[in-house]
Amino acid sequence: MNITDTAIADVKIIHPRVFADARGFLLESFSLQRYRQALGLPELVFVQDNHSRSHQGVLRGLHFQRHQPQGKLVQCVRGAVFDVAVDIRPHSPSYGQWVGTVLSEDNQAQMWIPPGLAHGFAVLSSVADCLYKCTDYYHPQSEDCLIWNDPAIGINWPLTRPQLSAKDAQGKTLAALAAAQ
Ligand SMILES: Cc1cn([C@H]2C[C@H](O)[C@@H](COP(=O)(O)OP(=O)(O)O[C@H]3O[C@@H](C)C(=O)[C@@H](O)[C@H]3O)O2)c(=O)[nH]c1=O
Repeated sequence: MNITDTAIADVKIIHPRVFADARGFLLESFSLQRYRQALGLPELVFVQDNHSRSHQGVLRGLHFQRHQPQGKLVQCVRGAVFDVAVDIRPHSPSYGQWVGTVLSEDNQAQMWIPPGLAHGFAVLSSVADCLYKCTDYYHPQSEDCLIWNDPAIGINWPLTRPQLSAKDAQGKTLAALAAAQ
């Protein structure tokens, strides 16, 4: 497996080793010992796996939980998405920065997003199935949403008029989130 650094020091792009043969392929999408070592996180544990399906033009995010912050290992096993992490940790040197990458059934890449960041993705294909592992449980009471198009962050999304959930359309700017802390 191959791990690439990003502009946010602890956000990583992972390319699992793919074993292809005449039947198709096999890859290990997660292995506790190996991912702990590769990410330099000896305590890493995932307690919940999510699967979401979305249609072209959908944008989910940018989500985080104030309590029980979730680290996420995200992959797209059908179609393609533009996956984004935003550093909203107040004391981080990369506060306010974002990283984005295409995760797709073709590139088989994964993005590791540590706890405390906001996460979202936009769907590039007609349908996209995303699977992601979470280091903590869903905690809707403390869930919050950074608005996808906050000009102070300036994410270069590959779409201009996404389909959002009602909740995500009410997302807050980074400044509003900071003021609420
Ligand atoms: C996230 C989540 C949702 N749900 C339920 C609540 C709701 O009825 C339905 C849809 O929830 P949402 O609209 O919040 O789903 P969605 O907008 O896909 O939320 C997800 O977005 C991506 C970007 C993330 O990073 C995830 O952590 C999560 O926040 O599923 C769970 O039961 N467990 C979960 O872990």
